[in-house]
Amino acid sequence: MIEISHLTKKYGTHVAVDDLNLTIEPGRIYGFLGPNGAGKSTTMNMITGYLGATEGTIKINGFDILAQPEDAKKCIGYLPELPPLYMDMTVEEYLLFAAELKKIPKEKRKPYVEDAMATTKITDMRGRLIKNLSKGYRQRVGLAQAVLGYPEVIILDEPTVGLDPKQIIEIRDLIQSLGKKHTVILSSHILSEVRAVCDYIFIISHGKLVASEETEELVERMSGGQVIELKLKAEEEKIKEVFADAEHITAVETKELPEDGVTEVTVTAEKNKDVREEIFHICAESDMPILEMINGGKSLEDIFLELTSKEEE
Ligand SMILES: Nc1ncnc2c1ncn2[C@@H]1O[C@H](COP(=O)(O)OP(=O)(O)OP(=O)(O)O)[C@@H](O)[C@H]1O
Repeated sequence: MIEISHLTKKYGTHVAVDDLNLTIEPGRIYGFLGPNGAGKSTTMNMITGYLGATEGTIKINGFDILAQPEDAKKCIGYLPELPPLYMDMTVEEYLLFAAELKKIPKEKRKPYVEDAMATTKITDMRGRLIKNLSKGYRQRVGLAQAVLGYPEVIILDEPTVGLDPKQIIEIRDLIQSLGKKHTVILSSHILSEVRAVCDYIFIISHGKLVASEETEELVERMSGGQVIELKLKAEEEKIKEVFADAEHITAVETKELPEDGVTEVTVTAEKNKDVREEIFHICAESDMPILEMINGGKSLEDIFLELTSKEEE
């Protein structure tokens, strides 16, 4: 468990992290989401003890990261945005070296490294020089280093940056499997990534926490009702009249198109209602042919922009 309270980091007069309060429970995958410069890396670097806080405290399993750094750091495996890999070492040499740095007792280093390689599926690459690995495999070596020694919490800073789509999928799958045994904290500016991988989302903007919620709840809460875009062969007046009595529809906007007799319609439904069939029946009964129907609810991108742009206003 990680408890962060009143965490603040100032670089000169610039406040990069501003009075952050949050709790991370064991056994879940957390996403730390925010645009570039929001303060994600700074926060991760403070949680892992690489950077001191200006104010506030971080406790990892009850150990204060600054007062009891050895005990606190033992609970954490960290993959920084740019993992410090030694290009002229083989995968196995590097991991054995990392085990030494982590002060894993000598007799345990080999079995631990074997396990870390198996977990991250790089056992076949053990003898390969790191400089000869693809970016995806290098990232796995970084992950192997993070999981080495079975830390309870794994912290990953932008783990898929610079990877190709296939490698991204592989690393995400790997992260999800890590989530079965570890608490995972992942930073990203990619919404779809956080949504696909994380159980819980923190959104950070200008160093402040602007949302802290279960992934699905956040999407649900912010997305409002279903929004459907239609093109109907009917007059604006008639459409408004017909939809006025519809049961689960909360708003209807219309716009006449230059195409003869065609109107563009945006229908908003009540929360948790799928009104596509209802729309079909209404239009059929009133002889309004549907030329197009697009289910275009608010995307996670829209939610994110809403939350992170507030500050700037
Ligand atoms: N060493 C530093 N000295 C001065 N300012 C810094 C320093 N490191 C970061 N900053 C500033 O603090 C803010 C937060 O940076 P941080 O790197 O934590 O953001 P981030 O959310 O991780 O973004 P990115 O994804 O671009 O790394 C930014 O405005 C950045 O310019």
